[in-house]
Amino acid sequence: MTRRTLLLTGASRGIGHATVRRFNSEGWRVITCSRHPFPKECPWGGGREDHVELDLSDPSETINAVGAIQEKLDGRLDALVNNAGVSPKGPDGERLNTLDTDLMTWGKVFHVNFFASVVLARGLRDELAAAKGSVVNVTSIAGSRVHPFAGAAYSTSKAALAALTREMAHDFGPLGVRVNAIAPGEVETAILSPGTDKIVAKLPLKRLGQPEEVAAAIYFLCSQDSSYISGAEIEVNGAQHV
Ligand SMILES: NC(=O)c1ccc[n+]([C@@H]2O[C@H](COP(=O)([O-])OP(=O)(O)OC[C@H]3O[C@@H](n4cnc5c(N)ncnc54)[C@H](O)[C@@H]3O)[C@@H](O)[C@H]2O)c1
Repeated sequence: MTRRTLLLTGASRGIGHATVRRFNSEGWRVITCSRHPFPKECPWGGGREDHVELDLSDPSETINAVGAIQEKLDGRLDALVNNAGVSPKGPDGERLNTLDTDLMTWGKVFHVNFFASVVLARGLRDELAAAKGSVVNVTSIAGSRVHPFAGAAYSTSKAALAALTREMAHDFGPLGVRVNAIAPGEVETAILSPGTDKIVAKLPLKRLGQPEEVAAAIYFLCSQDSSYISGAEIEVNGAQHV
């Protein structure tokens, strides 16, 4: 059987890092896309040839990277996980509302959180179709409610990504490609704002989520166990519904 291949953005830490390790342990080849150079000692045992250094906040760089990614594939891609994300904060880690976020920041957030997913999925459509693969977009619960820390640019970019997921599921469906989203709640990674721990008391499960718990849901959506799920956004949120 051909070894399955995943392309993952934002692999250096947090949910992305846990996702690399999960797919790797299931025997997948993982190609990582990250702002950072390939690490001297790769924690998941990958090779330099399976890494693309790419700043997703630069739209031209992202568009140009598609060719380099295609060269690493054997004409097929089993899964694309658009995980990279940025969440701008004020100087004390506070949420930035619509007016406090400068226009350059609005652009950067939308390039990383939204536009990069469009570029990669469109650019790699033929390879995804050849494998009847899956796309998973990592959204956020902040895309569907006002969140105390997330802020306007982040939340609207994630809402746009959720809408893109539905649209893309419709358009890619005839190719046999499924497209879904995972919306994490409060997960213990660097993206969390200082003070998020105060939310924990209000969470029904009384704890933050772990990156591995999100990676498990991403893996499910890329596996045959979810073969009739497409266009869905699944929250991994510890029952946080407000
Ligand atoms: N942790 C949470 O509570 C939470 C909640 C909801 C959604 N999310 C989403 O989960 C995803 C992963 O976030 P995380 O929690 O692991 O946070 P994180 O900050 O640890 O990881 C974000 C990743 O995105 C990468 N990235 C950021 N800007 C980039 C750029 N310009 N070019 C390339 N890569 C870039 C980073 O290098 C990093 O690997 C993000 O999309 C985030 O919005 C996280």
